[in-house]
Amino acid sequence: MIHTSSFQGIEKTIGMRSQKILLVEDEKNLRSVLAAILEAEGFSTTQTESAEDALAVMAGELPVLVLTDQRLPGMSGTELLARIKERWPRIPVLIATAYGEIEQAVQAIKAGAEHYLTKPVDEGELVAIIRQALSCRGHTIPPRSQDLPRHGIIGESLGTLEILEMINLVAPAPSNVLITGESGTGKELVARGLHVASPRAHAPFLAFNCGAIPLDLVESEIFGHEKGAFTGAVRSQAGKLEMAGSGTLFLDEVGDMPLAMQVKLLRTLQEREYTRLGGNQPLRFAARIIAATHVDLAKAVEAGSFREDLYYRLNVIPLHIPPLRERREDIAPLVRHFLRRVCTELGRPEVDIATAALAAMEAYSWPGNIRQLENIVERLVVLNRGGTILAADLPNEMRTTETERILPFGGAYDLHAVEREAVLSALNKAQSNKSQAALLLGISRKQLHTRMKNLGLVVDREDVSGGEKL
Ligand SMILES: Nc1ncnc2c1ncn2[C@@H]1O[C@H](COP(=O)(O)OP(=O)(O)OP(=O)(O)O)[C@@H](O)[C@H]1O
Repeated sequence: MIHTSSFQGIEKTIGMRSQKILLVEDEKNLRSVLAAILEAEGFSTTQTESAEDALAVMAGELPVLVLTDQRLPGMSGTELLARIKERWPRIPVLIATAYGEIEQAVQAIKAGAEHYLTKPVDEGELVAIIRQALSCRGHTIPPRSQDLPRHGIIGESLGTLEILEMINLVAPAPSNVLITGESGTGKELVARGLHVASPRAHAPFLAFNCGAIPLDLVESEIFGHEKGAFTGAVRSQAGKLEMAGSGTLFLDEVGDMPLAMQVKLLRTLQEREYTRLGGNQPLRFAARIIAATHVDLAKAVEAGSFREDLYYRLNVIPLHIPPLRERREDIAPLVRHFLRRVCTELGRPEVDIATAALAAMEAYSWPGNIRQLENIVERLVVLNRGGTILAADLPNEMRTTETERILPFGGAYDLHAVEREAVLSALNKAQSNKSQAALLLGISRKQLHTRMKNLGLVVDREDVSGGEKL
């Protein structure tokens, strides 16, 4: 069976659909996942379940690249490779083999495959290999999502690029948006991006945090109040809904809004009309409502603490921001961005970061997400003296073995390899002088020795207090 597909949203954004990749994979789910990844990158795909179908497709229309599974129901991936290379030697072929089938991968490379991928296929790796294979052959690569306006949103992960694409797609519409994500993931930043990219950009963006505020105050802040509405209301005051005009009202922590206020907000959204606290004059409003929450609103609905009807009113367009630990590729660019920003703000010369320190940050779980990362980078810069942040400068929790345990991506991110590389590079720079290498890594000489032993870099017994050279 032959399937073709395209990702409508992305297509609209990127407006380019010329580079066709042929996917040969008999597992339906995996095929869809691979297709989605490639389409998010701006390619289009033709998918077949067997090598025989793939050859039939190629007889009609040639793809720019073929990605095939090794194990297929009839003809194998390597056989398909041979047939393709016979007839179309210039078309790059990538073969995906199961973990542990390295022998077959080697054979495939010998038979002319551009590259092999081991399953489970790592997204970043897949995209990088494909882009590389195509650019080597002089193909124009589809523009990447980074070309979209960034609105101050740093990051290269698929999760971040998808958010940028969503902002681009959703901004022009008047629809309500519900942004979900853990605390510190950038919900407000995304809301501001939606505002700036919208035709409302010339009007105000007003943010209001609904968390832990008593009913009267929430009501007065959002709807405004008339003079004498409550003790201390000495004059009439417009609310945020009015002040936002034709701009955007961002309701943060909407899950914490008191139930009585939820009823009023629902009515307001339905009727596009409200009254100030203590007033009876109906007022219309034009602002777009973007709400955000770190709690699972669907669960709050089940638990009875959030109104279901309001949930659906707000959640016209859901936009979920994944936690930082699920988009680790963003950590390095974010660290570098905040390093530059903090140094500029403090008027200090640029501060660098050692590979081992960055690796530890990339492996850490970041429960406080980007806000936590931002604060830590600031602290590291303020306390830094040598011009380079070393692993030893990091907070303890980032240097524990805990970070190794939580490593994601089924081994796609290999801390062991990163650490080994960092240790070897330091030893190289220090010309095998362990005291100096330890200094470069920001750890003690004894710690270096232990690490080297764990990494299999030391075979013989060694006196850690003695001889300097390896
Ligand atoms: N992708 C990003 N690139 C650059 N800065 C970011 C990014 N995401 C978040 N930030 C920064 O991290 C900090 C926290 O972001 P923000 O306040 O938008 O998070 P939030 O999800 O709204 O947090 P909360 O749920 O606690 O209100 C801000 O200083 C913001 O500018």
